[in-house]
Amino acid sequence: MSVKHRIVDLLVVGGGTAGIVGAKTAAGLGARTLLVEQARTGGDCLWTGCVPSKTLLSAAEHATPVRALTGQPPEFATVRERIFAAINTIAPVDSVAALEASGVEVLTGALVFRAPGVAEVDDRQIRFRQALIATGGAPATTVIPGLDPSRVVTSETIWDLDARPGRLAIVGGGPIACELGQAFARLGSQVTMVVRSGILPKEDPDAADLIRASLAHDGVHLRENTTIEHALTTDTGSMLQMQDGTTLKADTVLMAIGRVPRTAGLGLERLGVTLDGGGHIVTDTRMRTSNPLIWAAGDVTAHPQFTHLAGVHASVAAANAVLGLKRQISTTVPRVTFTSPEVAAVGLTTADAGLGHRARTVLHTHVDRAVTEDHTGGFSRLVVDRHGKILGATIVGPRAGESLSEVTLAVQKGLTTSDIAGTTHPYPSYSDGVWNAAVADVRERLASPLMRRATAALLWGRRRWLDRPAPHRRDR
Ligand SMILES: Cc1cc2nc3c(=O)[nH]c(=O)nc-3n(C[C@H](O)[C@H](O)[C@H](O)COP(=O)(O)OP(=O)(O)OC[C@H]3O[C@@H](n4cnc5c(N)ncnc54)[C@H](O)[C@@H]3O)c2cc1C
Ligand SMILES: NC(=O)c1ccc[n+]([C@@H]2O[C@H](COP(=O)([O-])OP(=O)(O)OC[C@H]3O[C@@H](n4cnc5c(N)ncnc54)[C@H](O)[C@@H]3O)[C@@H](O)[C@H]2O)c1
Repeated sequence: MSVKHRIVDLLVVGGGTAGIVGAKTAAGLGARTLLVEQARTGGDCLWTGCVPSKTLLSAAEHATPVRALTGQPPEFATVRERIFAAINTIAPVDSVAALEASGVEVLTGALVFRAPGVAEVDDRQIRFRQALIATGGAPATTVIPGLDPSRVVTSETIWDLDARPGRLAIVGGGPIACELGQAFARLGSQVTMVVRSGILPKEDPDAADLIRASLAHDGVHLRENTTIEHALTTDTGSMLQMQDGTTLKADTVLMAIGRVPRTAGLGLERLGVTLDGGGHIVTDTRMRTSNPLIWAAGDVTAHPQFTHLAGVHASVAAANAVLGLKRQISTTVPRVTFTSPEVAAVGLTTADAGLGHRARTVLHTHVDRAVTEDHTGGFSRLVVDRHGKILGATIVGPRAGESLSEVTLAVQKGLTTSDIAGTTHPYPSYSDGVWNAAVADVRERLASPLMRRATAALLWGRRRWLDRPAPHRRDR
């Protein structure tokens, strides 16, 4: 095996989004790059995360009017076929062949670090100058006494179900629970979400309220601020006993209570790589770990767990590693929960906003596109400072994720509401919500006593100019 005798410039561990982007970046810069993946390249996003969940949501959305007409949900087998088709369409981009075509050498197996500069995959030794750890994470689980494990699924195993669950209990209220809960309810399952907190605890409370209402409209039962204490499993399903004294019957229980990083067993202690209390790899803003020759990106770090972030951070890490650059990651992180309506957010929410910051909100009852499509139950909200600098945004509505990119750029570049207000937006579009929120902010600033005095002075001067006797007047 050629790998055994060569020192690689960058050893990439993990073939998910972070690993693939990091490896392609390094190879593109001319570095000798080896990627080791223990299972299949593509990672969580392709096989069990973004791609299947967004396809399921789309299938569920199309099912809603059909169910209203026929009273019947679509065949679950047809939904599954659609999911597999989407995965198969996207898979070639993340394949071993695509990596090799980009100049990356790929090895299959579980890697363990043996010493600085030395790793092993099965009985093969690898020598490396630097490494990028991109081993991702796995669904967190909790043991519920009395619950038969064969009735429990996670975001990794739910895609193996060959029949739609009749009664689906979901433990959790984050993006996974909300997205999959809404989708399965629309596909005909009886869904109950059991949430220790309120749903979507990281989002603007008004956004969470809209999703709460939307889930209820789709028939999802919400049990918030409680959890399952124990269960009794029989042939006909599980009886779940809640902390609040109520009970719930379920055929299948989906655990969606967060994710744990895959750092155990990698041998990171031999490299002097520091982990936080949750087992995540700690990085600096250049994506360097406590060992300056070891880099990390993606869900294995303590950064928010998104595919776009995994890719961007891996690209920064790989470029810094192989070229010795000092590129920093951005702190501007957009996120979208793909429920119906979508919840899209970046930067500060109203809950994070400090003194002197204010929120500018346009309800979508005032956005003409939302009116024409009869989807007015959303809003666009900007969080701004006293000078109109945009610090964050939350948008709830159809295609909110698309409208968010403009505000993400504004936050990243320190733009103000005047910049957005002065940019022509096409009519009628959902991005009118953001535009109108910016215009409202500019108008209010123009209405401040200082600005009023300034405009009054200009107006006075203009009048005097225009009222000068005609022969001396030269209009401007
Ligand atoms: C249901 C669901 C929906 C999601 N939807 C979205 C979404 O819409 N948008 C979004 O931005 N994010 C979404 N995410 C999150 C997104 O999937 C992850 O943030 C992203 O995939 C993380 O990529 P990664 O490369 O860090 O890790 P992973 O994709 O987990 O890749 C890590 C890889 O490392 C391999 N590996 C681990 N240990 C070793 C070892 N010792 N040796 C060799 N290989 C190893 C694993 O086999 C795996 O292939 C979703 C997640 C879930 C679960
Ligand atoms: N659209 C997207 O970008 C998207 C979609 C899905 C997942 N993801 C990523 O995947 C990660 C994991 O998502 P997630 O939804 O599993 O986790 P999460 O950490 O976002 O939410 C966990 C939820 O589970 C609840 N919870 C925890 N323990 C509980 C218990 N014992 N009983 C009842 N409720 C409990 C919490 O109160 C919280 O509401 C997220 O951080 C997210 O970044 C992203």
